[in-house]
Amino acid sequence: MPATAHASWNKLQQLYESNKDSLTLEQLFAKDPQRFEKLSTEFKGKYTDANVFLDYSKNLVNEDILNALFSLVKEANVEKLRDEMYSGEHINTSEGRAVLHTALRNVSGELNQQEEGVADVPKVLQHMKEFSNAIRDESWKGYTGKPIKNVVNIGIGGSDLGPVMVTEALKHYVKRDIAFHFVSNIDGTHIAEVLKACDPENTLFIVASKTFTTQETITNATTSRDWFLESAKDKKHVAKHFVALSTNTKAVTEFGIDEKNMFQFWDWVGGRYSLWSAIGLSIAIAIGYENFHQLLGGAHDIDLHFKNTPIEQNLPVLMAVLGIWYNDFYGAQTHAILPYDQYMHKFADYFQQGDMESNGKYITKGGQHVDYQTGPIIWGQAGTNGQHAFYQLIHQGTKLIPCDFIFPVETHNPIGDHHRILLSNALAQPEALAFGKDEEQVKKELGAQASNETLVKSKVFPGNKPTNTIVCQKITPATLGALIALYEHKIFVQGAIWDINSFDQMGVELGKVLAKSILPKLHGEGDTKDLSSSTAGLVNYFLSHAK
Ligand SMILES: O=P(O)(O)OC[C@H]1O[C@](O)(CO)[C@@H](O)[C@@H]1O
Repeated sequence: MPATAHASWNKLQQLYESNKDSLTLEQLFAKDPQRFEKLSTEFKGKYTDANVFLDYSKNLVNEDILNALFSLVKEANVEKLRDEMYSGEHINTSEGRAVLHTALRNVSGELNQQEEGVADVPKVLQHMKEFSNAIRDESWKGYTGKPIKNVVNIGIGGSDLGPVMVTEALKHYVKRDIAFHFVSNIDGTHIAEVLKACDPENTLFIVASKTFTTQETITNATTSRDWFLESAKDKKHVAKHFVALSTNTKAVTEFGIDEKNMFQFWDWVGGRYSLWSAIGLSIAIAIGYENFHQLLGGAHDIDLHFKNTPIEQNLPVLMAVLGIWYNDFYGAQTHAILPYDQYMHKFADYFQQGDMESNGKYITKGGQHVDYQTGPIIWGQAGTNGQHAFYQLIHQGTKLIPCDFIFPVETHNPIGDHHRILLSNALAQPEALAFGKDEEQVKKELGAQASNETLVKSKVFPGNKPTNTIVCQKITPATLGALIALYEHKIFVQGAIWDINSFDQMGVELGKVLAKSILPKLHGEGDTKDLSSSTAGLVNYFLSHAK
C-alpha cells in the first residue's frame, strides 16, 4: 500500500503543519530536562562486544510526532515484512528472490532461515577461512614459490565498496606485510596504476562479481590475466594467482579460474549487501578470519536486535522514521553521514550505494507511481575535514540537511590530545546545529561593530538543525559489523514504509545497455542515426579527434 494511504501519514502531515513554525529544539529541551534520557538508547551485542549508543534527542520531534511515526511503522506492516525477509520469503518481488544477507551472518544459528544455499554458508566460510589463513601464513605460494604480498580485488559497486570500506575502517587490524589494492573503474588508469605497484610472482587477483558478466570487472580481470601471463607464460599458473567470488560457476570456469578456487554465493545476496558473503574474502585476508567472523557476529547481533526489540527502542526503526520525517514532511533532499573516525572515511561512500541503489525508486511494489519522496541523497565524509569543506552550508545554507554524527569513545591511536580534540568537535557541531546563535548574542560579542547590521546578520546561526549522534566504545570488527547492519536495516524500514522494492536495481541497466551499443560507434563502426543529435555530435567529435 502506498505510504500516503496510511492514516498515520495524514496525521503526520497535520502534525507537521501545526508544528513546523513553533517546534524548536531549544524549547523542546527547555521543556523537558529528561529529554536526553528519554530520547537515547543503547544496543549491546549478545554474542560480541558490539555496542551502539544512539542519541536522537536533537531531532524536531515531540511525543505526538514519535507516536505517529511508530503508528506508521505498524500500519505499513514493517514487522511482518521484516519477518518475511528473515524467513526467506521472496520479498524481492521484481526479481522473484529471497533477501537473505542475514543468513550469511547467522553465527549463533538463532535465525531459522530456509532457502537453497543457506545450508552451504558454513562450507563457504570454512573455505574462506582456510584460504585466508593460507595466504596470511604464507603456505599459499605463487608460481615461482614466493608468498603473496599483493592482493588485488577486482570488482565494482557492491563487489568493491564493502571490501574497500571495511578494510579501511578496520585498518588497525590489517596485516601490514601484504598490500591490498582495489580496482573497480573501467578507466584503464585504475588497473594500470595498481599493476605498476605489483609483481606477478607475488600477486593474487580476486575477481569479485556476483554475475561475472559486469563489463568493468571482466575487462579489468582480463587485462590483469594478460599482464600476469606476460610473465608467467603458462596458463596453468593462473590457478595460483586468480580466484573468483561469484554465483556464476560457468562464467568463472570459462574465464580460466579453477572451480576449486571459486567462492560461491547465491542470488539471494544483493550486491550491496554482499560484503558478508564470499565477497568479503579480501577482508578476511586483510584482517584475519577471526576478525571477519567478529564482523559477521556484530551484524548478527543487530539482526537480533532488529528482530526482537520493540519498535520504540529499535535503533534501525528509530533512525528510519526520523529520516522519513525530514525526507517526506520537511522536504529534506539529502542526509549526511559524518563519522568522526578517520578509519571510517569511506562509510558514507559505501552507503551511497547501500541507500541510493536500494531506495532510489519511484514505483511501488504494486506498480504505482509514488506521490511522495523516497530515498534521500546520501553523502558525507570524515570529521573534521567536512567542517572545513561543506558544514558552512549545513549551518547557514538554505537547505535542511539532517546529519548522523558517529564517533568512538576510544581511538586505536591515542596520541597526545588528538582524540579529545576530535570529540570536542563531534560534540560541538550538533550542539551548534541544534541551538545556533541568535542576534542578541552576536551583538554582544561584536561590541562596537554591532552597529554593522549586515555583519550581525551574517553571524547569526538559525539552529534547529536536526542530528543523530551515534557513539560506540571503539571501532572493533564487531562494532563495525553492527553499524553497517544498523544502516542496512534502516534502509529496509524506509523502503518498507515507502512500499518500494529495496532489493532490485533496474535503474542502472539503461545506461549499461546504451554504453554497449555506443562502443562500436567509437570504433567508427555503424552510424549514429539512432542517437540524439547531441550524443551523435559528441561521438563524431571524438572520432575526429581520436589519435
Ligand atoms: O557483482 P556484480 O555482478 O559484478 O555487480 C556489481 C554491481 O553492479 C550492480 O548490479 C549495479 O551497479 C550493483 O548492484 C552491483 O553491486
